[in-house]
Amino acid sequence: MSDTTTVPEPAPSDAPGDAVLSVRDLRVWYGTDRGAAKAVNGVSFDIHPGETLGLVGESGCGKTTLGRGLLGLLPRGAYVDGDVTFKGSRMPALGSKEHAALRGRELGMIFQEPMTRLDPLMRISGHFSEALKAHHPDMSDADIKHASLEVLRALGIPPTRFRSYPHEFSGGMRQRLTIALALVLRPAFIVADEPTTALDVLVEAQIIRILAEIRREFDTSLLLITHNLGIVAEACDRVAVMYAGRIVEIGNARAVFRDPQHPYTQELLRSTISLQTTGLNFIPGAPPDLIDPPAGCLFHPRCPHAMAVCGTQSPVPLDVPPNQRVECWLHGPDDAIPEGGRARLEREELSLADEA
Ligand SMILES: Nc1ncnc2c1ncn2[C@@H]1O[C@H](COP(=O)(O)OP(=O)(O)OP(=O)(O)O)[C@@H](O)[C@H]1O
Ligand code: NI
Repeated sequence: MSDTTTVPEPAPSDAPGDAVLSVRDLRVWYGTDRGAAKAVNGVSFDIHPGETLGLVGESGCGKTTLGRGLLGLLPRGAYVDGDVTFKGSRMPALGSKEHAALRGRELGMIFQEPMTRLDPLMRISGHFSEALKAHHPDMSDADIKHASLEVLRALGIPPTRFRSYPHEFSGGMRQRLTIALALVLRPAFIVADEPTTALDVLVEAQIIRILAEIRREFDTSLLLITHNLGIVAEACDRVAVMYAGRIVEIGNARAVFRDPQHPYTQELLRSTISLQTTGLNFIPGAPPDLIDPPAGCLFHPRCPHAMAVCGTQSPVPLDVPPNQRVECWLHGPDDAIPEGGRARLEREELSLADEA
C-alpha cells in the first residue's frame, strides 16, 4: 500500500526527549510448568506529559502485566527485560529497590478494588499521613493536612470527611479516595487498572471525568487500562491495542476509532458495537497460547484477511499517516513480503471441522 512507510525505531514523534516515559522492547514472562508465558513480549511506546494513553484488548492479553511491570509490582520470579526511560533518565531495573523507591513518589497506581487498598481501621487522615511520610518523613502534620485537603478538594471530597473511616464512604467515593492517595505525592505517571469496573455506570462516568480533569490540574500522565472503549473515546488522547503480549496498533484515539488499521482493532470495535446492538460480543476464535504462540503474526489464525506471509513471519511495526502505528503485513512493507506472500493463507479449518 502506498500510503504507508517504514520508519526507523523510535519514530521522531516518539523521541524519548518529549516523553515522560519511553518503553522499548519490554518483555515480561511468567514461569509455568509448561514453559514461559510471554504475557508482554516486545512492547514499545511513549507517554507524553499530561497525556492519557488507553490500553485495551481481550482478557489475558497482558494489560495488567504491562502496567504492573512498569511499576515493579510483578510476582516474584517474573522475568523482565527491556529499556524504560523515565523523565529523561534510564529507569532503574523494574522491580529493583531503586525502582521501588520511585513508586509512590513518582509512579502511582490506581486499582480496580479500592477497598482492598484501604485499611478499614484507619481514618482517611491516617492513610494520607502514611503515604506522605513514607516519602517525606519530616513532613509536619499541618503540611500533611494541607497537602491532603488540596487533593481531596480537587476530587470533590469535602474536607469534613478527612477524619472519616473508609467504610463510611460509597464505592465511588472510595475510588476517589484511592485516586487522591495516588495523587498526593504528585507522581508524574500513574497506571489505572480498570479503575471503574467495580462501579455503576453513573459513578463510572464521574470518575472518568475526574481522571480527565486531574491530569490537567496535576500534569500527570496516565496509562488507563480498560475493557470499555467508550471510556477510551471519552478520556484518552491515544490508545494502544494489545493482542497476545504485543501492541498491534497505537495512535490518536479518535483516529484509531474512526479508521482502525489492524484487523484485530477492527474486530474489537465491531464486537463492541455488536455488544451494544445485539448484546453479543465476541471475536471468532480464541487468543493464542502465550506459552506456545503461533508462528508469524499472532493474530493470523483469527484474521479474516490473513495472507501467506502472516503465517510464517512476524509483521514489522509501521507508521500509517497521520499518526497510527500498526503491526500488520497488510500495510507492508512491500519489499519485506516474499514472492507469493500476499496470496490468501491456506488454512486447516476444514480438516479441523471434519475431525469434530
Ligand atoms: N502470576 C502469573 N503466573 C503465570 N501466568 C500469569 C500470571 N499472571 C498472569 N498470567 C498470565 O499472563 C497473561 C496476561 O495476564 P494479564 O492479567 O496481564 O492480562 P489482562 O490483559 O490484564 O487480562 P484482563 O483483561 O482479564 O485483566 C494471561 O495469560 C495470564 O494467565
Ligand atoms: Ni488485567
